[in-house]
Amino acid sequence: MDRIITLNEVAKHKNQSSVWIIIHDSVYDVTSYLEEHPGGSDILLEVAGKDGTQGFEDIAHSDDARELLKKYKVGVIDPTEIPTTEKPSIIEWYRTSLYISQFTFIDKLKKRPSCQYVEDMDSKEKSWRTYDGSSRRPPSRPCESSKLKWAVIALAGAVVIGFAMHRYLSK
Ligand code: HEM
Repeated sequence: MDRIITLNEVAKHKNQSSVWIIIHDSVYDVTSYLEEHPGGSDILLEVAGKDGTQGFEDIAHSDDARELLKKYKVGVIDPTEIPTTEKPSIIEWYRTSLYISQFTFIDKLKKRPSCQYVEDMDSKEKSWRTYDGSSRRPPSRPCESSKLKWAVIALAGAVVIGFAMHRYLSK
């Protein structure tokens, strides 16, 4: 059975003499792997004693790297300490994005600074907790994409007008 490890205990292993890293709720002792890591030891030391999942996933480690991980596993994070709010799935993320983009239109009507609604929204809906207790927000693409939305609407309008004029002139 997996050994249950608290966040406090992980936090103690944060320097070269002992490096533990959390990846997807499991704890890895990578002290002996520091010098072998193809990405260098510094990057591992940066997340020593903490959650390194984001960094690990950001570079899309190979299946071999994931297999190698197993060798260094020392336990799992105490389930009572795992953040309860999960990172939104891509579908939830888009649903939230669509929801937000409706409000950029309302912002314009109300002459509020664009994306104000994003700030107003309940943070629970668009953020998720991380191990360090901070919360992260989905990128603010919905707001930036509102320009794209207007460009698409303008283009569609131009096509409709062009089509109508073409029909009218060819009568
Ligand atoms: C803790 C266990 C880890 C293991 C066993 C591991 C293993 C590996 C392996 C085998 C590679 C070679 C490329 C591949 O096969 O994917 C690699 C590259 C790399 N890793 Fe890790 N890694 C670990 C954690 C991390 C973490 C936590 C980070 C970032 C915070 C990281 C950042 C990188 C980077 C930047 C590269 C270089 C990618 C490149 O040059 O293209 N690794 N790692």
